[in-house]
Amino acid sequence: MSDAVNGPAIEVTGLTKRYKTGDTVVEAVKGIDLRVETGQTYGFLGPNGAGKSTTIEMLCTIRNPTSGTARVAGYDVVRERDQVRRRIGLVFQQQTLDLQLTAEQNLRFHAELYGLSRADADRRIDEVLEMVALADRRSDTVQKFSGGMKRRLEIARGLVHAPQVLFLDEPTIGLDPQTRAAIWAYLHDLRRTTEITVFVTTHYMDEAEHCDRIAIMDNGEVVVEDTPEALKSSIGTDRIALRTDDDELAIARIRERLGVEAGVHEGQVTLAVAEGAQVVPRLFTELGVGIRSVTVTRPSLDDVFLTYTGRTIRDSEGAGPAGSPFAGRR
Ligand SMILES: Nc1ncnc2c1ncn2[C@@H]1O[C@H](COP(=O)(O)OP(=O)(O)OP(=O)(O)O)[C@@H](O)[C@H]1O
Repeated sequence: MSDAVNGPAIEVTGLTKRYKTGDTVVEAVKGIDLRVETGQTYGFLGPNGAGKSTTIEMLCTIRNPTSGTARVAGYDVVRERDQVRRRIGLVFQQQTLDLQLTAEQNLRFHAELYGLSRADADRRIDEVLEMVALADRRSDTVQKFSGGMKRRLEIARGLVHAPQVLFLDEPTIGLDPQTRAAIWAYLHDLRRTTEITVFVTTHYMDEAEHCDRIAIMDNGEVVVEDTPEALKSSIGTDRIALRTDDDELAIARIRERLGVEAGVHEGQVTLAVAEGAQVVPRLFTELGVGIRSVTVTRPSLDDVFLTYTGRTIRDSEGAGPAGSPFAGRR
């Protein structure tokens, strides 16, 4: 699709989903607002049952919202469902490749579903196989592929019809660290070479670091949304640890000159400050004490997740949406 998105790639206002089971009503998504700019890689995190899958399914037109609106690639997910579907790519957790077919046949089948001409399909299949480094395996049946290769092929398939927005639900779950790194390298290439917007859920905090912005969802609400750096800064302080020639004097000077209380912890003078990188030069010029080493530790995204949800992300491993895309669940 060559028509560019004017405005945000994803715009969500007051999006709500209530499930009714007998007399019980579960409000899985409670009136959330989101805005994802074109070209961004956007991380969507949250513990099990937070409402991530339900949200992503509404954005992909697989489920209808109870209320609120969502526009994807400029189109309304309810009123202009087909327009949205043509412009999005989906890579969900479940393996949906046909194992009996070759890599190329899997892609060609998908290209036909999306109505690509033979020539466009040929060109796109070459491009996406190249992108995920499977060009030399195009004629092998998928059942011979490793888990990582299958996942790469799923991503390639999600890209065959040149979507404007790619939805990835836990794209690297269960893969080894090397393959995870390789998949993120492909996603970075994609970001560098195209205008594609990537909306990704992940349980891996190191992967969330790759995102331009992150939303953390808990209990049906978006509890915080910002860049990874800003989120880390928002929860507090850096920790500086020093090895010095005179700890007592160093602590006294830190109190005097920086107005900060320091202490000795595990053999090092430690102090907490808002911006460690800005304080380190002052330690060298103002302490008048020999400094043998300095380390600055920033809060991690794990700390961010814990702060905003009260859980570690590892406590919240879990399954995502079941079935094939567009299976018509409402
Ligand atoms: N089809 C359904 N019928 C009834 N309740 C549902 C349905 N699907 C999800 N829920 C409930 O809605 C809430 C949000 O579920 P959802 O699957 O969207 O969360 P999630 O953040 O994707 O979790 P996970 O990480 O486990 O996939 C949960 O309380 C869940 O039990």
